[in-house]
Amino acid sequence: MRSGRERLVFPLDVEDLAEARQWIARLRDHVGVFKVGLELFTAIGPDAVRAVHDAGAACFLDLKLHDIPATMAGATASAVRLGVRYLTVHAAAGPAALRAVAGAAANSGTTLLAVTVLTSLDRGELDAIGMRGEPADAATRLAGVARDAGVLGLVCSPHEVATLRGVVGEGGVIVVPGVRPAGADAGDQRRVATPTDAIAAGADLLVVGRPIRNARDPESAARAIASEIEAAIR
Ligand SMILES: O=C(O)c1cc(=O)[nH]c(=O)n1[C@@H]1O[C@H](COP(=O)(O)O)[C@@H](O)[C@H]1O
Repeated sequence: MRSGRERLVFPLDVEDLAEARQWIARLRDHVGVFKVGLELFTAIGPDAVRAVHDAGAACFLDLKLHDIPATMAGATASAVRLGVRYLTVHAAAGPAALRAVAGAAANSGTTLLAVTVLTSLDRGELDAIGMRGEPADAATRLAGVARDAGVLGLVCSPHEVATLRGVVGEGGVIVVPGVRPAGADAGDQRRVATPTDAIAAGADLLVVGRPIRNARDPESAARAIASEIEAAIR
């Protein structure tokens, strides 16, 4: 069973390599996986992934691919060559694109994670883009599309974890952002829960950024969240 530290993902949502390296050095005792997302990858590219690997940590490349099948397959193959542990794609890219990425990552060390419904979207935002109904219904539909295409990793909010576990089963990996320790500012996140509740609902990995990055003592904040996860597993 994975420890609290191994289940905690810290997003390196910063703009340069020096700052990314500082965060990795500060937090690596409390965080098992570092996430390289759009901000850092757009600024410095694969050097960000190498910085994580140089520290002996696992890299989660969060590019949220959403394109035609051939382009998504090519980008996935490039990510596999970088040796990343996780790569995000949008489930809404559709069955053909998901089958293409599943093929491109087959027999590699890279686990694909299909993003279902972003944690920043509430019912009103979904209505505005023509997705009527509850976020959980859309997330369940998209998770089924991903599973049927051979992608068994998912990203969802804490509110849908228990339902989506039923879609991918115990063999699936469910990654949950939108996690806020009790009393923390939600910021632009809309569907949130505490680390304890997210783990109790069945999440495998939790992504926690600003509650750590903006804390007066980030190391203590990360340690406390890893401990909360550990306690919730038990
Ligand atoms: O794919 C993601 O990681 C992701 C999906 C999602 O639905 N919501 C979401 O917040 N994320 C990412 O998770 C991180 C959350 O950061 P904080 O809100 O600062 O904890 C950011 O890096 C987001 O890009």
